[in-house]
Amino acid sequence: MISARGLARTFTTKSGPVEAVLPIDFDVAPGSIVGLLGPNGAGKTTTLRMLTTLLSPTAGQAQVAGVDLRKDPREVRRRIGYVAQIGAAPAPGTRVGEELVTQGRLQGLSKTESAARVQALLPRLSLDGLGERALSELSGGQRRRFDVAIGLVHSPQLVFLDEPTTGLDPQSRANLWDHIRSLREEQGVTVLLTTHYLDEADALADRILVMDHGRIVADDTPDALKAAVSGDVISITVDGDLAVAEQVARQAIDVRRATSEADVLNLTVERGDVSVAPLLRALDTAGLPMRSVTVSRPSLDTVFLELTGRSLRDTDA
Ligand SMILES: Nc1ncnc2c1ncn2[C@@H]1O[C@H](COP(=O)(O)OP(=O)(O)OP(=O)(O)O)[C@@H](O)[C@H]1O
Repeated sequence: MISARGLARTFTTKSGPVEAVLPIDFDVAPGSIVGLLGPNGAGKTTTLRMLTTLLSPTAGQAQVAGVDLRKDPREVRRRIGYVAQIGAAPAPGTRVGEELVTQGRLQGLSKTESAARVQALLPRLSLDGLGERALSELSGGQRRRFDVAIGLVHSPQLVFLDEPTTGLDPQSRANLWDHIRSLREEQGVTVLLTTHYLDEADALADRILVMDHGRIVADDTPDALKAAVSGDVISITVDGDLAVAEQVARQAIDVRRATSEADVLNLTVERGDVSVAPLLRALDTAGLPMRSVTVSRPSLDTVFLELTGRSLRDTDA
């Protein structure tokens, strides 16, 4: 459904070039849900905007929904749906149903076709009964589902969702996840979504592309990504120098990998439960009392940490 080769985008700014996306290669199979996961500024939105024809690549090429991105961007637009990060502010008084019908007409549907499509779409996204409601009166979750409906009004087989659940409460997020899954299950729609939520990528995606600094640093199933990182991560804060603490840790226990960010030292070890006690003793003896310690099982955050040396959660914060 998507095949990108050497796709790249550099922005020219006053302070010099910004290489937002370095040449990337990836494929998305029809009927799959693929998550593009990465911290702020990783290049996710830029990638999506290139694939949806909103931004021209500075290098490379892509086939999107069977069409060459550079040769026929208009046809690409006809075949895809795109839900941007935050829906545009509606004109005062704009009504849900009326706006959806208008968007369908802008996508080339006749008035009757568009109205029929909107009638079918509203219940699918739990928006039934809200056709006459003003957009400004929708809740956050309803508004986001409305944004998704806009992307689906012309029945595309490929949909791009940019951070679909950012800003939603947990219940609305879970509800939108169900809707995204049903797009694939009931209609075979292929979905490429960006997110910086690990749980979202884990819950929704068949495959995850991890992006960092404009590169794809991993491309696999959530399970395979987690399986690739065996062991536990012990994260500690100490009263004292982290570099010294790392040396002490390496002497006391078998450390596979150590990374530090701000005042936290992350140690990847075979068994966290077995290593914590000797680590504590060694740090005490060295005059570096531990202020806090957490032991975590491999998660996608661990994967990200292993791949980039930084924690996704901390990067977001
Ligand atoms: N129009 C632009 N001009 C200059 N630099 C830009 C432009 N758009 C994006 N960038 C830069 O390109 C890099 C990638 O940005 P992008 O928006 O693609 O990241 P992202 O992964 O989507 O992040 P977020 O999760 O915050 O949306 C960033 O360094 C950003 O500042």
